[in-house]
Amino acid sequence: MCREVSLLKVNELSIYSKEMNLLSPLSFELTAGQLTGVIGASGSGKSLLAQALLGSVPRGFTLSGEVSLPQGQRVAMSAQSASVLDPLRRVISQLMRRISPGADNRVSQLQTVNISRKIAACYPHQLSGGMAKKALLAQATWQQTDFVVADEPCCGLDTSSATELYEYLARLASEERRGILVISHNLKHLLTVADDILVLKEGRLVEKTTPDKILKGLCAPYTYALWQAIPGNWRRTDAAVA
Ligand SMILES: Nc1ncnc2c1ncn2[C@@H]1O[C@H](COP(=O)(O)OP(=O)(O)OP(=O)(O)O)[C@@H](O)[C@H]1O
Repeated sequence: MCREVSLLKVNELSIYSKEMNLLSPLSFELTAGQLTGVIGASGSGKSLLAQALLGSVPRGFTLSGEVSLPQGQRVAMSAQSASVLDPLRRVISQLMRRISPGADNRVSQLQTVNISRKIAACYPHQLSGGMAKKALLAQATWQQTDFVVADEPCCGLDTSSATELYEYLARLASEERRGILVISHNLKHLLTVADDILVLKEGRLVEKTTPDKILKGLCAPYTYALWQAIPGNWRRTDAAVA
């Protein structure tokens, strides 16, 4: 894998049909070595954006715009649903195919995302939601691509496992110089690990901002509203207690 700083450039990417626009033209760059979060309400287009980065769109829709990568670089995807796993093979055999044959750190790879022997020995239908998320993330990150797109990798995980996985993704960015795009509903977690945050609303890119700007309130009103919706940021108002 190339360790130089490289960019994944997204230019005017959109998804549409004659009847509707699912994703309005949006442009941004992902930098290798950085973790970029994507937030937005349900239905704002986060998963569509992830799929579009890999060139896929729902049947009946058209993809336009450009996603460009430096020569030879690739993107791997950690899907939202475990349905992408082969139902007839144990998790361990699906994961081992992702590790380069010469790698001597297979056991430590298992440990990095806390894939227990129990998870490894399961067939996909035997996994809980959280266990499946760990398997999906491992399958994507072990491909050693320069960019990884993770669609809600921590949904269904308990807080400490989620924290562990976010920290693992941040390390992949900072230590292995990979570009990581994480879709999440958990702005609180993203604020602790992300370098940049893309904010989507109704298929449009509201802004590309940073945790620091959000925490200082120097962001779009919609982004600020998402921040305010974090339970710890709720305020009692006179109206509420009257
Ligand atoms: N195959 C499809 N045909 C028509 N509309 C679709 C299709 N897939 C997604 N959409 C619509 O596109 C919009 C964005 O969907 P998407 O799955 O990207 O949302 P999301 O932000 O990932 O939501 P969530 O957080 O709930 O996963 C939604 O309004 C959804 O109904």
